[in-house]
Amino acid sequence: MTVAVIIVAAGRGTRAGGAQPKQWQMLAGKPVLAHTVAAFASMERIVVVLHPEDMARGVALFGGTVTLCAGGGSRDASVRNALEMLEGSGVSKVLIHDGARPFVSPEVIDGVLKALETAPAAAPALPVSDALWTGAEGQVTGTQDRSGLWRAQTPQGFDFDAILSAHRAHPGGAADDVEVARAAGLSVAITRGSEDNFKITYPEDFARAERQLGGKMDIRLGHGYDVHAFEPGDHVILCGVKVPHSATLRGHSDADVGMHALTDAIYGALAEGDIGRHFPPSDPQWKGAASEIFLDHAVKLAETRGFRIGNVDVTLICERPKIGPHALEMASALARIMGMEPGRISVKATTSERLGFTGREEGIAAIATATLIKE
Ligand SMILES: Nc1ccn([C@@H]2O[C@H](COP(=O)(O)OP(=O)(O)OP(=O)(O)O)[C@@H](O)[C@H]2O)c(=O)n1
Ligand SMILES: C[C@](O)(CO)[C@H](O)COP(=O)(O)O
Repeated sequence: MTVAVIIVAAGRGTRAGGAQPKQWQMLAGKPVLAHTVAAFASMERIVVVLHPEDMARGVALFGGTVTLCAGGGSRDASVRNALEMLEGSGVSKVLIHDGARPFVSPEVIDGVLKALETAPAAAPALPVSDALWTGAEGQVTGTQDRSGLWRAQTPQGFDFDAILSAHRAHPGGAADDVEVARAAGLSVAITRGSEDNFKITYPEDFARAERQLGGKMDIRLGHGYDVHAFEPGDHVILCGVKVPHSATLRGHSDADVGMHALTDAIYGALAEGDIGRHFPPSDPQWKGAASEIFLDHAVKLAETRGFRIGNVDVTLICERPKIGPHALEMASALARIMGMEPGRISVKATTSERLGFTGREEGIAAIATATLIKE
């Protein structure tokens, strides 16, 4: 039999959040989707369904190793586009898999393929093992019999002609291809699923995915550097604290140079670029923004990737204002924003001995380091 696999990855990953759709977010140094496609490397014919805006990215990532197909506005529309593309190409069986399930194992894939030798359709699943309740307004309102209930996974496998006809006849809105197949009267065999074959759906699923891939301790060091120039004014904001001064710092946001350096240190440790990548200065919504927003985003991104922040160290470089009297308050402000113990946060300062632009009091510079730890 000639088998093709369709990997659907045209969704926008709204529940997972992040700067880009979940299938393009990085997992152990490469996009989620690259892991998923690699799991099917032994298969002759791989079709990857992408959002029309992502096609160039798909070409850059996969070159000619897979066939790319533009997706539709729903999962079933994306599957249908790929089935139509494959029609007439001699494919007799097809596996349909979520791009957001990067941990599918050879055992799960082989289980479906084996079942397809005798069944028109087969899909992996796991029996529901927790008790099931109904609930409303935070209260349990009843219990539900769980016997005979299964948690559906992918890849779901089908006779090609049967699933193409089933999709053509379906009105749309199906959760998966088993639902489409059953609506057309196909019987579907259940094969063995795997707990590891989970679908990345919510932000916390990235930490689980990293844990599943890694297993080893990962310690990262990042550093950040930032400069803001003075302009007329009466205060500066440094590490979240308003300090009276004879000038203010110029910037698109509140120009908190210390917090910017620290935020960049965290992004750096994650290999996630810098503040400008996540909060473009060309975007008017960040004009005058409190830099707390940037730091909070970097901290949450680290958490999402399974890291905790071990310690941070910020050095402000200026002749004036004097930082010493405010350093503890600054460390406390950072501790609050980052949800860390104050003892893991250092804020200190130095002058540049009246040398250079900081010595001439034209602006303030800051450097910061951060350690990130994943156990
Ligand atoms: N129009 C769509 C919608 C979904 N998918 C794909 O179907 C799989 C399972 O869908 P889901 O987890 O719901 O992904 P998203 O639709 O991206 O997520 P969300 O619902 O959170 O936006 C994903 O690999 C997704 O990319 C697709 O190819 N085309
Ligand atoms: C196809 C699927 O992953 C099987 O479990 C699931 O139906 C997708 O559902 P979602 O509502 O789009 O997350």
